[in-house]
Amino acid sequence: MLLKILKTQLKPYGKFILLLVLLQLASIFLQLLLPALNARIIDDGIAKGDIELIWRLGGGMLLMALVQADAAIVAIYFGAKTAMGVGRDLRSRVYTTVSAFSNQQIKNFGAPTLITRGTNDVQQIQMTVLMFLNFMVMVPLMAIGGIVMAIQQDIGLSWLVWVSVPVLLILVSIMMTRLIPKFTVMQKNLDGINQVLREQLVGIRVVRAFAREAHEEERFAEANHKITDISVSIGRIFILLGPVITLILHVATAAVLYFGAFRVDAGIIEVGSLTAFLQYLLQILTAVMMGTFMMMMLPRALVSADRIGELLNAPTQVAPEAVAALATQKSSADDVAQEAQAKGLDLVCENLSFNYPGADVPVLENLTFTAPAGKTTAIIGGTGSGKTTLLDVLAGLAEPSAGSIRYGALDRAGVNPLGTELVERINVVPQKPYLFSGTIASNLRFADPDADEDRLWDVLRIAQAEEFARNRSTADPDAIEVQVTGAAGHGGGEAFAAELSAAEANQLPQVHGLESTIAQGGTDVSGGQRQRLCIARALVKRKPIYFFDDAFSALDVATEARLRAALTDELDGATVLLVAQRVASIRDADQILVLEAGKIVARGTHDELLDGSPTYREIVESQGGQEALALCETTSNDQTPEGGAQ
Ligand SMILES: Nc1ncnc2c1ncn2[C@@H]1O[C@H](COP(=O)(O)OP(=O)(O)OP(=O)(O)O)[C@@H](O)[C@H]1O
Repeated sequence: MLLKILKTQLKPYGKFILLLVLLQLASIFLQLLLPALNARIIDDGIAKGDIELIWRLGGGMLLMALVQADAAIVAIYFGAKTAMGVGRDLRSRVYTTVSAFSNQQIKNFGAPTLITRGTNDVQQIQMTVLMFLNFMVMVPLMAIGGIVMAIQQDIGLSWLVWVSVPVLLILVSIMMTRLIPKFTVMQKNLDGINQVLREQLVGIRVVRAFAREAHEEERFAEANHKITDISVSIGRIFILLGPVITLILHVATAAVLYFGAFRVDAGIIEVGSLTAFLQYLLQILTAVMMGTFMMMMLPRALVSADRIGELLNAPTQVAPEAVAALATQKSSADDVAQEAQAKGLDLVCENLSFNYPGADVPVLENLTFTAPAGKTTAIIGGTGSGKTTLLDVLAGLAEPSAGSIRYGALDRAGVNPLGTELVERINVVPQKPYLFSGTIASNLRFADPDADEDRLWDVLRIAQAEEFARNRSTADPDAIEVQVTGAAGHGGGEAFAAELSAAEANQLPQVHGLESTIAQGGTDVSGGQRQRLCIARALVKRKPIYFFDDAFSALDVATEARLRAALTDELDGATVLLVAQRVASIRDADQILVLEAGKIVARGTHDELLDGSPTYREIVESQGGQEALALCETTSNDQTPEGGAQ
């Protein structure tokens, strides 16, 4: 897999690699000549008192050393540029591939491993490429060239090369075979600790609420120990390497001097040749050592390449490269595209079923209904009855197992879920409201980057979030960045906000209203405010169909009533699907579908269902009965617009 990935990723850097190889060839050629010239200085210059030869050869050596160093530096520059480029390209390839995954695939892999693979695993490959580019030419040429040059100096000592090199190579092989499985475990443990940390940080409030800190610390300690243990066992193998190599180098040096001394004594070789032989042997062993380091990177890169390959080869619903294009292209067929501009569209489901992968029992079974344009269709049912799943399937976030869905003239069967056809038609307010780090305006413009300020205030007014937005002030992110980094702000100050205390942040210049900031996930606003901002976001761009998945659950009765009244005007003519737990939220719907274990067990208006559906009556009773509903109505009518909770 590593080779396959590298073949693709290195292609654009062919020119750099060619230059790098040429420079390394020049550098190694010069490096191999230096000991031979040194030998001549000793044997022909010093031994024979030829000062002129010493100056000439010495000057030549100095020049060659300078050229060799320059060539080596420029080669390293090209190597680094290529390796960093490969890392950048591979990261973005992983990103585009993951963007083309279905929701289910993302859930199956899991966020922690997707993050590790897109960062740490890519980093391993990047480092390996860097190492290989720097040493792939140098190691074999230096080793082979060194052997040839050493034999030229004295063939009688060459047995020392044949002994020391295989000893090093055998050691490398033993270490490699031990390291590969350990690196696989290491990357898995990295996923594991990421998962534990992520879960604990996201669920920190729950952990504290249930005083489970000790238990979570234990879980973290266990994951931490696992990664420490495997790192230590990898370290143990690595730690052997240094002393073993040093020992071999020193023993080889001692052996060359010992056996060489006899040969000099016997007049077989001269002192200069012995010195050159020693230098070549050290060059050979250095090359083998560099090769060892290079090979050490390989096991981890192989494991990382397999993990990245698993992502890159996963079947996606659409070619990853086409995702960005799909997300911007408009519906092609004119009549269908025009229809997306309609005020409302009949949403027709026939015999719709859905199974989660691996589950035997269908979560939705044989659902047939029409949500007509201009009407509100409500869906009510116990927890786990399939309401969210139904909206996910209708919104194109999950593939139906059977049945058909039509949005006006558009048939779901011919639609790419990552394309714009459904996005152009459907606005969704999800059950779990999510905001991005940025400002109120940037979050609202997520729906439509061209929306003007008047439109943003309009939707905030409808979503009952105007007062909250007008009164909101936060520290200017540019000023935060200057305060924390000391450098001019570039608009990324939200990232540094956590480093300031509340008092420090209050002292800084403030931004207000639409420009006030929002933290990642919307964690610095209340649940109800977050929900209202998400509703406002869904309203920014008018579309024919609206899904509200339990979208009013965090609002008090009076605010919800005002919001629904404002929505009635705004969504006039649109198709509305409303999932709710509270009967009070759906009582006025034109049609209510009662869902039980994935099946529609009753349908009709509130009054019809009260008469005809025991399940619906049971739900009403469980929420306090008709009296409670009447009380809700009175409360919401009595509240003045200023009375809503912020
Ligand atoms: N990703 C998933 N994989 C497998 N099963 C799932 C998945 N998500 C939900 N389910 C199961 O599907 C069923 C329906 O879940 P769904 O979230 O649609 O119910 P719901 O009616 O919206 O519930 P609630 O009112 O609590 O939000 C449940 O039994 C749930 O356990």
